[in-house]
Amino acid sequence: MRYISTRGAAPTLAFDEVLLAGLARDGGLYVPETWPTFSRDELRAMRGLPYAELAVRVMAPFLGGRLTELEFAELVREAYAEFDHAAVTPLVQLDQSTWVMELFHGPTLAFKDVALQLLGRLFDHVLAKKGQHVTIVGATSGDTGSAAIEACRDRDAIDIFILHPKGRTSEVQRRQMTTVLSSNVHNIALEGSFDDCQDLVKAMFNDTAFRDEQNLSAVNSINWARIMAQIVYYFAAAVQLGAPDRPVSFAVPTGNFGNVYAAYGARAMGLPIERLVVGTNSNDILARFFATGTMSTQAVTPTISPSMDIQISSNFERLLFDLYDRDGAALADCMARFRAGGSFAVTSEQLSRARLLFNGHKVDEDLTQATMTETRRLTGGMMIDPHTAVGLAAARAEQPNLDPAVPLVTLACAHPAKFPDAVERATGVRPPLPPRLADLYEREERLTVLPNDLKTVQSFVRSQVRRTIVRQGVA
Ligand SMILES: Cc1ncc(COP(=O)(O)O)c(C=O)c1O
Ligand SMILES: N[C@@H](CCOP(=O)(O)O)C(=O)O
Repeated sequence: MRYISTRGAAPTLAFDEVLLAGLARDGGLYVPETWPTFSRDELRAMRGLPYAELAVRVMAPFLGGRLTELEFAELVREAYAEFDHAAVTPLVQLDQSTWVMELFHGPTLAFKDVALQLLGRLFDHVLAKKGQHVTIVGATSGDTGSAAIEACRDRDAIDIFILHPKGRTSEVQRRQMTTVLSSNVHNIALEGSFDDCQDLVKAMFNDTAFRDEQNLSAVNSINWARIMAQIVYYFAAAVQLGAPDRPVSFAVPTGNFGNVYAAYGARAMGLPIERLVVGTNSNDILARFFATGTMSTQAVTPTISPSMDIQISSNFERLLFDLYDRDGAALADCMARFRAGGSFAVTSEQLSRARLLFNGHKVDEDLTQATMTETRRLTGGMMIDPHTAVGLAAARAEQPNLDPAVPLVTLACAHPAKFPDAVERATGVRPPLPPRLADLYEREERLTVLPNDLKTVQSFVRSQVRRTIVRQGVA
């Protein structure tokens, strides 16, 4: 198994190389050269497997022999032992054709743990073998940051810098990041939006001298290994609901397009996925794209689902690569136009192909709130977070177009306790933090506020990395 860049001008890489590389050197994202596939019998044989065993089976073809299956199985076993539910990503049925898949049973209460608990261990394993140190730079709108910090804290071979948009995450999300005082963890509150954070991360990768000097790595879903690990739970849900003998559809609250792209990957691997419903909040660039074929940025609006306050969905490039029939040069040209003018359009043929599988729905603030209220009422007490509410409302909007015999699974991407104010406003109940985070509000915080300026952020990284300079403590 080799990996190629969506822009066609970077070296092809093996799994361990792609894990450490993050963004490709031509600015593109890595994808598998070909998708491994499972036969119907192989899919049937996945039914009833414990999550960790299923995960090894689904991910093994992506390793290309760069880790032994035994080594990998041990890392996977350890990663999912950190989850507080035996099923890891359990399904809850809401009505005859609607399910919710709970992805928030990991240490930081969001779906990011599913991939990042494994990634932290993979980094450690591969870096120890190579005798290397990496500097991870990551952007977060709230959830990736804490999951990545939790997965990478106190690891000798890693320094991790997480940029979050100052004042635009929930307080719980911020504290989950900034109260980790490990010497290899560096929190930056950027004066800007999530898109600014993501732009700076990409700019650091695209500055080749800096990238090489720091040996940069990524924890965002630009890193292929994130997508690989997220593919697994689509298999877990689908085989449990009868795949391959019954198709399944998914509704995914979407921002950076990593989660729903993982579903697209699962389908490419043979899973019978009928429809992918993309739920967006008021930052509806993706819903507008699936309606019109034009991707066009607008100013970011802060919402009660802040993790999805995103305009530039980095993983969309991976889908576009296929819509451009894997023509890296044509895609690079499209991306350059997007960067320069803030918009691009696909052809009607490309849009029709995308719409065979995807549809998008915008869910505004009132509907998000009403969905949290209604879900609690209809289920007799179930609390959902605002992002899950966006997914569920989008699922409801799509349902009239769908066969009711096909299960529709909405991804519950975060625990309601991460967004207590929004949940309390909608339901009248303040969801308590689980015991492991019960003293979060009493813990000391450490972060550095920086302006949205590449050179300033780069100097900060240089000054803090433990292997080059004695750490000086940040106030
Ligand atoms: C709780 C939550 N829901 C949904 C999303 C959107 O997922 P993606 O960025 O993979 O589209 C995010 C952020 O990624 C998130 O943190
Ligand atoms: N919503 C995300 C944004 C980053 O997404 P990623 O999947 O590319 O890491 C967050 O919570 O940070």
